[in-house]
Amino acid sequence: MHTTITVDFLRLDVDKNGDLPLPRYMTESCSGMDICAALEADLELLPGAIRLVPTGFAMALPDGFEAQIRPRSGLAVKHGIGIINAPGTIDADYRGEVKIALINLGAEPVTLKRGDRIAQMVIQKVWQARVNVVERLGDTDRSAGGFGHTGR
Ligand SMILES: O=c1ccn([C@H]2C[C@H](O)[C@@H](COP(=O)(O)OP(=O)(O)OP(=O)(O)O)O2)c(=O)[nH]1
Ligand SMILES: [Mg+2]
Repeated sequence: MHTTITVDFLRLDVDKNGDLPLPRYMTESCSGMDICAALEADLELLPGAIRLVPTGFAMALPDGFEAQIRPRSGLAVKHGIGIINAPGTIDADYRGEVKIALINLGAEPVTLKRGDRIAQMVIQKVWQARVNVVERLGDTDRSAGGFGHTGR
């Protein structure tokens, strides 16, 4: 069973068409709220191009939470569309428009339209670390082994 928090959302594109859905869960138990592109005109993403795409909303997350902006797998597999900074981080104290940094990793141009669901947003609890400086760290079997040291 999922737990919920209430989050304030502000529509930023009301004086345009007012037709864009706010971020929403497409099925009852999914993790991410799908986010629509608040484009005024079609946007052609050439192969390799990066574009910051507006979403038409701002939000106020409660302190102690963050939102992660993650790619949609369908767009990635079918069209090569990724998010250059995935997962993007929306801080609890950010009040500006949420924007999505898309990249076309495919070989073909991709045209995005107003209202296309371009990303998904997952709300997460945040732990902040208190930095405790020490002279040595506790031993482990792994020690400093990493980057494939256990083999393929
Ligand atoms: O995909 C993203 C990532 C970030 N942001 C906004 C919300 C976030 O709170 C703010 C700062 O993001 P981040 O900390 O990742 O960027 P920065 O380069 O460290 O900027 P800053 O110095 O403003 O923290 O930008 C977005 O709208 N979309
Ligand atoms: Mg930052």
